[in-house]
Amino acid sequence: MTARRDVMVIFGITGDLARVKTFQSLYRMERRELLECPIVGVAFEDWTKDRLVERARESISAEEDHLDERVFRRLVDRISYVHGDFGTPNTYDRLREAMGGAEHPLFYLEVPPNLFATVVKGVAGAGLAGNARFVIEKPFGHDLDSANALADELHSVVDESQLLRVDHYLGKVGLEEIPFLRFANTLLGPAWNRDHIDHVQISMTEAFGVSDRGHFYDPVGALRDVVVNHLMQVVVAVAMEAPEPGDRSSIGRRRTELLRDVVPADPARYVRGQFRGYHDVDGVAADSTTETYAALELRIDNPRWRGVPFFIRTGKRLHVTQTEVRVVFREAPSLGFGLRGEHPPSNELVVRLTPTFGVRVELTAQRVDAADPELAELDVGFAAPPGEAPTPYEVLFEAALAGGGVRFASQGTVDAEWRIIQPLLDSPPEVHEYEPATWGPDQADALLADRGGWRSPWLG
Ligand SMILES: NC(=O)C1=CN([C@@H]2O[C@H](COP(=O)(O)OP(=O)(O)OC[C@H]3O[C@@H](n4cnc5c(N)ncnc54)[C@H](OP(=O)(O)O)[C@@H]3O)[C@@H](O)[C@H]2O)C=CC1
Ligand SMILES: O=C1O[C@H](COP(=O)(O)O)[C@@H](O)[C@H](O)[C@H]1O
Repeated sequence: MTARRDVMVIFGITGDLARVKTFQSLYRMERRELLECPIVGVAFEDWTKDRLVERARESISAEEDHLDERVFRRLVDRISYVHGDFGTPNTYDRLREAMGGAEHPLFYLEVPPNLFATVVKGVAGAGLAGNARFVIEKPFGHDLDSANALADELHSVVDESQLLRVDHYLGKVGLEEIPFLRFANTLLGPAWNRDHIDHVQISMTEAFGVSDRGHFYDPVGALRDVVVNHLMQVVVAVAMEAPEPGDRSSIGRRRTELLRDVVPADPARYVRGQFRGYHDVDGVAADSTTETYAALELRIDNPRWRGVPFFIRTGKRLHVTQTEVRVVFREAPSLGFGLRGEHPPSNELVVRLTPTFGVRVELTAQRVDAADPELAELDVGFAAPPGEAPTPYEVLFEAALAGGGVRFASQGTVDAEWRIIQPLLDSPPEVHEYEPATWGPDQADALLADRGGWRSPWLG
């Protein structure tokens, strides 16, 4: 049994991720009375506690309609601040003091990736790593080799079981519900394979662009930003085998096993796009060929999925902000009902992950007074924004404070994800310009030309 964490140390508490996500999620956890331990922030700037509290207030107020002062006070009362350079040993001496006698610390690294190893080594050098867990944020390398090099460096100081890698899609309400839906409903389970499913479409479209993130985004691009991590986890949720009865920890193994069955992606089945105007974004190189749009086909070589293509597309400055999985079933055989539409359209099952979680089943129905079969849509909405569903970071913090578990990506998963994508990094096709507020470059339509094209998303 893993011990609950008795202090949360946030390296990089003055940074952008803390501003946009961390304070809000901690506040919401405090409101739900899920926080029990002290929180220590560490960063370079010599901030006073008041300055940090002011930052927390601004960050939370930017996201929450109403800031409950009693909840906010409870939260800031548990926060202390240590300033210092991560490369300097006495920063960790001051940190040890601030941690009191905590024995099971959680160290959350909201720091530039080139400082992951510095911080982990600094913590270990101060003798604080023994019972610790370390949460690290993506990117986990920028390709297969660098991901392995990072893992080797971290493993030289701490054990893999101490590392909790954040892929916030693993904390998203909706993702874990996909395998649950499949395996808990005997209506679906028997049909969830190559005999019944024609193909799968995964679309993560974003209407917004890169705004003030040009410096971060330009060396990264869509493939590394969201495909190799978040959208791979969506593929896993659709395609993994069932966990072992009574063993939740087997979910992690099932994920890795599935990813190992995915065939390395084929650059000939990969389309890259860049929205018109991308070069004007601050921080983007004038001659950048970074993709802001990626569409690709994946194949899974196992008995359940052989022959079933998985199509993925994602992009910035597209028509709408929406993430969905669409499972397209095989066509029914010709019917003898004497109808005009002898070939009814395929059934489709849609799971929407963003902006809200919902499930739609598209069936074909026939009204006695109509000449053609019609589409019947069965919709189940699970949450309306803003709703009380936890944010992904609340889910992940709660899991990390409880000691870890299947909400985090293992090195095996990360390694398998890069192996799948590496051929696309090695041989990137040319990048096609597309107009903002469209569905991306026309060239992506060719991927699905013989499967009825990309479906329009289910807009809630
Ligand atoms: N920003 C985002 O939306 C997202 C970020 N991430 C990931 O989260 C991590 C953090 O990103 P982000 O918050 O944007 O980064 P920022 O550059 O905004 O913040 C970095 C933080 O690290 C501190 N820091 C940097 N170098 C040192 C040092 N040598 N000594 C002490 N403190 C130092 C900074 O302190 P100070 O300000 O005091 O100098 C600051 O608090 C990255 O891995 C990123 O990829 C993941 C998803 C989204
Ligand atoms: O990690 C990232 O994810 C967001 C999308 O997350 P979502 O939960 O809103 O679907 C993406 O916009 C960003 O570029 C990327 O870095």
